[in-house]
Amino acid sequence: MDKRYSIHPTQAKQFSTEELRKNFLIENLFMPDEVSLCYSLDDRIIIGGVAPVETEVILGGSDVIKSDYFLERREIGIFNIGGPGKIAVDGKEFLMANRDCLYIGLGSREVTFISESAAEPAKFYLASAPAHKEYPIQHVAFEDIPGDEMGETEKANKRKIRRMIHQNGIQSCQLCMGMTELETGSVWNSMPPHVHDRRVEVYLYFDLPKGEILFHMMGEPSETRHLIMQNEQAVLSPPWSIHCGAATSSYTFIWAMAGENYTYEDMDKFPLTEMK
Ligand SMILES: O=C(O)C(=O)C[C@H](O)C(=O)CO
Ligand SMILES: [Zn+2]
Repeated sequence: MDKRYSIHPTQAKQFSTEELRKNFLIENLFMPDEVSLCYSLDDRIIIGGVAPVETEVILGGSDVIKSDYFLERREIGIFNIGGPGKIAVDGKEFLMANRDCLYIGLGSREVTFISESAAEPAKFYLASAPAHKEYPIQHVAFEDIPGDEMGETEKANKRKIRRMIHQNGIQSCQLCMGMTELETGSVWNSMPPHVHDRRVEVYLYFDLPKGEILFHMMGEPSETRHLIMQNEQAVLSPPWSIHCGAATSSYTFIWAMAGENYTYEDMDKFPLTEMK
């Protein structure tokens, strides 16, 4: 399991491009028949990718978190961004179509990821946070969440935000997760930019066509930096950092948060003209 330490904003300002990427960018999440995990010490969120192709893949415990099984002290939210698949939780199977979401609470012991076909494998993206009580396992199909329209075509930021694991949706201890889909022709996400000192956030960008790139903005609003990202990469946003971006094409992203509160609307927004 890859590990990322918490970074002070003053330190981040001194980082070279390479250091910024090493500390905040998460690459190579979907390796065939493997579990790839990244443990951030910001709110102890774990981000991962599981890509079963030829075999079933089990999410096990780890010495890094000193747990015999992964959900011993944790909860997890999972999205499938690939072909049709299944997740078996202690023997009970959940069908996972493209973009479906599954929440698994504290205490489940065996979590197995399966693709329906090696020709069109599933790709499971996950976020996990420490949990203090068990909430029921819940599956939600993508089409059952109508989503909220945001932004404007004229500003190239028209998008639909779907909240899956949140205060008024699937219940959890602290995980909050959903998906934002940019309309064709729109390229800017999370406008105006915001921070939330109370929660870490992670974005997984996907459905970015081959050859296109995304400029992810980060840092304190008074001194921003950018990371150039490719399809199916994730980026950690420490609580002090803005997180927004523009790509050379439209795309979709999954956002995952954990921390002090659970309120999606709790964002400190910055007027664009005050950013540097
Ligand atoms: O496009 C957006 O706006 C978002 O998706 C915002 C994220 O959901 C977010 O940053 C929540 O704090
Ligand atoms: Zn945010």
